[in-house]
Amino acid sequence: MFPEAGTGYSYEDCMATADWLMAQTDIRPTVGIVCGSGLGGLADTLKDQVAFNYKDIPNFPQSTVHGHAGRLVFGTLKGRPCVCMQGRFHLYEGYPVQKVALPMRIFKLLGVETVILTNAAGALNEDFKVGDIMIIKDHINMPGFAGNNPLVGPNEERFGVRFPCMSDAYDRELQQLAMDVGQDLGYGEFLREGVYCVVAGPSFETIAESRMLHRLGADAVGMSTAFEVIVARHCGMRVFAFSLITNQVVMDYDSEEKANHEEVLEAGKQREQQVEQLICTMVTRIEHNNNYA
Ligand SMILES: O=P(O)(O)O[C@@H]1C[C@H](O)[C@@H](CO)O1
Ligand code: HPA
Repeated sequence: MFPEAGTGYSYEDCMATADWLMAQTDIRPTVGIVCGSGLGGLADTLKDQVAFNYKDIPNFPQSTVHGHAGRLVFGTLKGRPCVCMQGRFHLYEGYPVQKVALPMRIFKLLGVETVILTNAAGALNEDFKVGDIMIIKDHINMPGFAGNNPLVGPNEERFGVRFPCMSDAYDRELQQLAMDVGQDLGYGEFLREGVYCVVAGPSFETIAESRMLHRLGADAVGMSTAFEVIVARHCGMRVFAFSLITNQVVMDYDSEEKANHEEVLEAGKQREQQVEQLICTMVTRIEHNNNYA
């Protein structure tokens, strides 16, 4: 049912990728950023860039989705060394879930301590609007209930324990920092918090599915992030994530609305600057309050 469900990458495979990257650049990132659909512009704002196409990185998957450039960009944000994925991997591209989340282990081996993930998502919460930024406080891994968890398979103790806790997956201090930064930047009107539900995609949800996810407690639905979060937490990195609400999920049989990827990318474009500013300022403050790092 799932592509090569048991396929993982060994510690040595991950080390080989990290070593290859570290041999090409002197930048040693402490912050790792993953750009969601249509949100890759942040990578272009990094200074002192050293960038790699995914196709040139040993063991790395390729981006196949419009709006995901497929570049790993090293550089600095306000002087802080960062690495930024300009494009991520999704289950629906046909990758096994371990491969979808593999870059988190590479981040870890590069020295990353804090991971910031972004995504595009549809709003299930009727109070949310297109353009809202939802700080993720928790997730529901729908494919996980059917066994699609990136930690399935032999556990690699050098990364983490067999049964990692996920009740603290999303760092509360970083959520508060995002709220504070958002208020300071004047983003209070479109800053929300909520629960993100990942589905496998690529089809968008039916009305019945959307209603079910909403009743289960999800505020937004998307096709990524949770797998990366599980792997990042397993290997001890701190996680902050947010969704850009790019569409209102259709939950009414009378609605004429139809979800589509173009509106997702367009909504990303509209909020690009604020998203970049939020992350950039957060990164600066993480640096200032070393207790965050
Ligand atoms: O990579 P993200 O989660 O931002 O991408 C979302 C989910 C699908 O890949 C796509 C749907 O438009 O955007
Ligand atoms: O409505 C959606 N559903 C699933 N994934 C998404 N990514 C952006 N919008 C959506």
